[in-house]
Amino acid sequence: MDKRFGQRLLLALKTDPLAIILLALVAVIIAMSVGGTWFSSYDPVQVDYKQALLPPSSEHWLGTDNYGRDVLSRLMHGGIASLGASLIAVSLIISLSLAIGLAAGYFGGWLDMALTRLMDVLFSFPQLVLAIALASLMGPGLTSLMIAVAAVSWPSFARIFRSFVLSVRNEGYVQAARTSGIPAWKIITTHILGSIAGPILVLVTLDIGSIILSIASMSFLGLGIRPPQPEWGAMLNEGRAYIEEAPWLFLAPGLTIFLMVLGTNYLGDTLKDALEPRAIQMPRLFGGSKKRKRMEPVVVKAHSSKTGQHANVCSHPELPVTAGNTASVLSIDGLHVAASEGMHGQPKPILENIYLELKPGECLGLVGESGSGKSTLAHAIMGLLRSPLEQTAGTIRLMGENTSRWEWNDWRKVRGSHVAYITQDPMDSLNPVLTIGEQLRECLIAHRDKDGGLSQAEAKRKVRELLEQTGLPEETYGRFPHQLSGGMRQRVVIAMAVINEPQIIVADEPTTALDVSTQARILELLIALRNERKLALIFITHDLRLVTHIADRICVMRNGRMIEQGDVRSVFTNPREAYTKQLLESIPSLRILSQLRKVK
Ligand SMILES: Nc1ncnc2c1ncn2[C@@H]1O[C@H](COP(=O)(O)OP(=O)(O)OP(=O)(O)O)[C@@H](O)[C@H]1O
Repeated sequence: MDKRFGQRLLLALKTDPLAIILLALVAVIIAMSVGGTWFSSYDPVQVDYKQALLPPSSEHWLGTDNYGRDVLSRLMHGGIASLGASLIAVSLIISLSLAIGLAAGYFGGWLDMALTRLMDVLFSFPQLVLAIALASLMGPGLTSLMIAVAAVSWPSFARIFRSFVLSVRNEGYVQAARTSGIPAWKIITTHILGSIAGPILVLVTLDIGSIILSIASMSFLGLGIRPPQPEWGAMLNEGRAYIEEAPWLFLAPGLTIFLMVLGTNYLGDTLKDALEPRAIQMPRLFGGSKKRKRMEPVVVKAHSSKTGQHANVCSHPELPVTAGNTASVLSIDGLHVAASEGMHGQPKPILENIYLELKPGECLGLVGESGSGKSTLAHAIMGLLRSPLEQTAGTIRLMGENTSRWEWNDWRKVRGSHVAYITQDPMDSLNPVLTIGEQLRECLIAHRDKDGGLSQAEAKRKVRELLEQTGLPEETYGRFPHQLSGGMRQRVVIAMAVINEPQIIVADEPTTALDVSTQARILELLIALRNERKLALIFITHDLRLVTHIADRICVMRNGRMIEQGDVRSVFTNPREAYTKQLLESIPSLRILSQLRKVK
């Protein structure tokens, strides 16, 4: 969980009044249950037949039951039993399922197989029926009820925890810890548990409601606490006989259980939103979608000495001013991106005053040292900036359209069909459990509406053609990503990027992870596709030598600014900035010269 989780949770609560109301109700119910002995002036078990079945009044706010006991007082004391039992049951379930899920997921092999089979066996029984059978065997009472609920509920949690562990077990940092000789228990408790703590918290909050419900249901059946001690499920059972005569006996515990379950579920959902910042921007029950504020380019008034008139021009200090060119497929004017630092902190600038134009079929090489903002620029172009990063000024136009006001759905239609993104690590883009053919077909079909849709056979044919065009053997179609080499995976990702014939491709260091000969072949493929399909390409790289092979223009970035931009030959032969000179000097000069001879 990152530091901003608390802020996002506050933001999610602020924009969702229903979440605040439910949080307040849950807090009141918990406070009244915990402080029952202090708040209530009636003994919850003291029988007084003279007071039997009194309706709600100022003396007995929720009336009395058939033994003359105050219902509110019983509800508060019963809360301790219901919530306490649910909390203990949840703790038992989480401890057991976490231990089993972690062991099965991390160690794998026969241990995983044995534990998974055990879970499968338990899954084959209906949970509640099994819990009732277990509780009946152990005899009525809260302890047996908690054990029975925990014994049947752990497999579903363990299975989810196991899948969490599987998803992080092969991450680079876990592999690195393993190869450094760190003991398994430490890797599990720090690296693995640390990265899955957020989802676990959400899962617990989401499921505590169903545990409260299970405990109440079993108490309702008479398997829980012994009378006359109060408990919500048991109270519901007692009130059932008087449902017409004294409905408050049934309604009071029923509504309390309902509110607790609804409240914890809804809060679990809010927690999930806070952990996944993207979801906060989606419309919620009352919040509605937050319209982004319109962002205008940074412009200054320029004075023409010839005409004596003022004109609006871009305020970029170093680069030539680019007039709005309708032919450009991408045009960026005075883009600023900042990272918000806490609630009251000053935003930290990440990109400043970025100006860029890209024409159809043109290739722009974006170079710069690590941390200069290349990937952030790529994300801004793709509409993928996520909190805490935010576009604070300027405009980005794709095919002449200002993207500043686009919502998630607008982006969805454009990404993949008009502008595509190639990541450095192909596994970031490939689903490990789907075959290459399925994934390519999915991309193809995602952007075809029903009328103009492709038949399965057509889609298959098109995918096979593209695989051939990108130099991949036919059998790649039915293979899974792990069955391919790094270079083959990158070819698949390139095929995925071009499958819907986009106008622009943003390739973020697509060859960095590959060996030199594979790098060369991937570059050849990109060049061929670019020439054939008149693709505009933004090629991001650290490697200046690669740029000379593919780019028409080069743009040098440093500390979030574009410090130099021009055609490849002039930047390489006559760099203006000292930093560009330094970058060039770091390449063996003979190689540059030989490569420059090849530049068009
Ligand atoms: N989510 C974030 N929150 C705060 N700062 C961020 C975030 N993402 C990136 N930055 C900062 O933005 C700057 C630019 O990062 P970016 O990843 O764009 O650089 P880059 O040029 O692509 O680097 P590299 O070549 O190493 O991938 C860095 O200083 C980085 O710390």
